[in-house]
Amino acid sequence: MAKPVSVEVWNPNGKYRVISTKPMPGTRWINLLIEQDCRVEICTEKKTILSVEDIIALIGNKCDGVIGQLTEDWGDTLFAALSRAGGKAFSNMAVGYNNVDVNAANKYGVAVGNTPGVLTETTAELAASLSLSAARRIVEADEFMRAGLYDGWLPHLFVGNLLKGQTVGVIGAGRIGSAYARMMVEGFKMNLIYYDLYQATRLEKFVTAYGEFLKSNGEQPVYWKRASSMDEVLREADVISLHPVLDKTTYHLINKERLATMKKEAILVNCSRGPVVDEVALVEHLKQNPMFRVGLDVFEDEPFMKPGLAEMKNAIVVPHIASASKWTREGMATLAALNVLGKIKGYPIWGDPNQVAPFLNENAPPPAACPSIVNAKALGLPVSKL
Ligand SMILES: NC(=O)c1ccc[n+]([C@@H]2O[C@H](COP(=O)([O-])OP(=O)(O)OC[C@H]3O[C@@H](n4cnc5c(N)ncnc54)[C@H](O)[C@@H]3O)[C@@H](O)[C@H]2O)c1
Ligand SMILES: O=C(O)[C@H](O)CO
Repeated sequence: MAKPVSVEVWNPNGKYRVISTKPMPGTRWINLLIEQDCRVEICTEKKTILSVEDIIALIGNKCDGVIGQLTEDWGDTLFAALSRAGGKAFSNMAVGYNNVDVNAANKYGVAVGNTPGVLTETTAELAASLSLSAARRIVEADEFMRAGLYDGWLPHLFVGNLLKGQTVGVIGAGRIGSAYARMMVEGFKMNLIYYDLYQATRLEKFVTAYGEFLKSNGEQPVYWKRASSMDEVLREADVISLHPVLDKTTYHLINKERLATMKKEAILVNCSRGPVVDEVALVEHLKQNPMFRVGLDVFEDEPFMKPGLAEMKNAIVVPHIASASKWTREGMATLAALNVLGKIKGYPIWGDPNQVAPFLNENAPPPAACPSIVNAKALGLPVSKL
């Protein structure tokens, strides 16, 4: 028998039982569920990552929907348990859903939600922060200062890279990759080279217009190029940021061979998913190339780092915080709750998961729709006409 899991209960007499596997920021998401007759149970277990058994115990015999986290393994076992309990809705509190077996969810008729859009700028800002911190060696310099080693200005002290006029490379120019590209191009007057399976037309138009603006101002314009291969980006860019989804095609996209094709003084940033980079190969590359720098928000075996990474002065490492701004995290909680609520209430699916602003307006009730259900088509769910 699974061990009981501690929960905090809101609106005990609510008709629909909705579980959140973690406390989430803000209260709007709780209020929205309560207003629609949900009993909300929030898991308060101290352990950070819940096991499949913990979640089965949470689901119990009657559960209408679950809001879960990217650290959980949502496969056949959990979707079967949810389905047995009468549940038809699950939402990750994340845009990435590589922890979810969508085919298994389809098999049990469970809708799978995610939280796009609300975290685009926040995540891009962290990628930009890591790019700057790596270029200007901010973490190393901070450690040096705190260690009491600063004894006066020197011409060679912590010399880094100037971004202006260099080339930023983006792999995966979707929502976040494009937002990051715009920040780096506009903020630092960098040229852009990108690789994606699809053309990023709006991004191209933005860089063209900005280049024309700079030219009309008598300044050096900026340029863009859509690369025909990822290797072209790796060879040509000075700063490369990874923003693809994690799937079979992007696992170990950056490996030993590809690292070797990058410039010796390049900067690599990863705010997508850890396994996009072969971390063992990366540690070796950092050892062999002290001028090569990385900024990492995500790791191959989270929460662990591969041996040697923590000792590398040319690596900046932060604990998967790219979407961690208050507004974004509260918004993610709201979108995840509304995905689950919408499915329970039989609402249609919002027409454009990139335009989620109406769900985030605290001064108006949210639309009667599920903001983003990734398997809507497979389940034949209707799309909102709103
Ligand atoms: N570190 C964090 O906290 C954090 C926060 C948000 C998102 N993420 C990650 O970022 C990912 C991207 O989020 P998004 O909202 O920009 O998604 P998105 O779907 O808008 O963008 C992903 C892009 O990757 C491209 N792509 C897919 N396969 C590719 C390949 N083999 N080569 C090159 N490009 C490929 C797609 O065409 C798409 O344009 C998420 O799936 C998630 O894993 C991480
Ligand atoms: O995919 C996501 O949304 C992140 O990794 C957490 O914000």
